[in-house]
Amino acid sequence: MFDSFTLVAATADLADERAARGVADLVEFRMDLATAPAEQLAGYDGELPLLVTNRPAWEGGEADGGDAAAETARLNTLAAALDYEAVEAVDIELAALRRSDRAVGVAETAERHGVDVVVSVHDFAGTPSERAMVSLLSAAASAGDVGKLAVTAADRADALALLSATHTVDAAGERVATMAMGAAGRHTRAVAPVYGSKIGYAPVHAEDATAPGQYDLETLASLVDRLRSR
Ligand SMILES: O=C1C[C@@](O)(C(=O)O)C[C@@H](O)[C@@H]1O
Repeated sequence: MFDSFTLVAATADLADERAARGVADLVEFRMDLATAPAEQLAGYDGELPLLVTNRPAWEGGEADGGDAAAETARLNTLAAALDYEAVEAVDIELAALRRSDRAVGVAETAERHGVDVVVSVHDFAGTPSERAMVSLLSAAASAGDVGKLAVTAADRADALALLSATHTVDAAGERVATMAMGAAGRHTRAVAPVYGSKIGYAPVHAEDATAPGQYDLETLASLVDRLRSR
């Protein structure tokens, strides 16, 4: 997976899979935003494979990861999801891998199960320097199967720096996924795949966005298709 561009329908409700089918390649299940995530996973009978994410509050999500015990519980919930056949990828934050043995353990379990690991970095405050982004993306990519970087762009220069960092790390042979959140970065969701980004995230319905600036799924699918077929 992720050798070529993968369109991901991001959702807290696995019932969205039906609407995503035929458009998305994969469903990202945001366990941290979901009601009864374990029950939803157990009852999942959709056709699209799943990428599971249990984002902690310290990285912009809603799962409690506030102290060591809460962080271990969050990672255990994520690890339990790996037992489901439908789960083909898992998102683990680079910062979690750096600070917790349990996170490294989840990545190792994923590898044993043949589940791809997306190692993610999010900056909800701004866009780091291009150099810093290259270094973060390279570190994330070498810690898993794909390195993902989502930043917040304030202006065109930020968006351009993200695209340039994407190009640099992709050209070095690493698998990357990038996007700039917010209005100034919105177009990067359509354009970054041209520069090597391997994953695009979009909600089935615009009102269910899981991050600022996302296009709805149909829109992102059509923008990416049209740009990449040139
Ligand atoms: O990390 C990402 C990327 C994302 O934050 C975005 O900006 O599209 C959306 C999240 O659901 C996903 O886990």
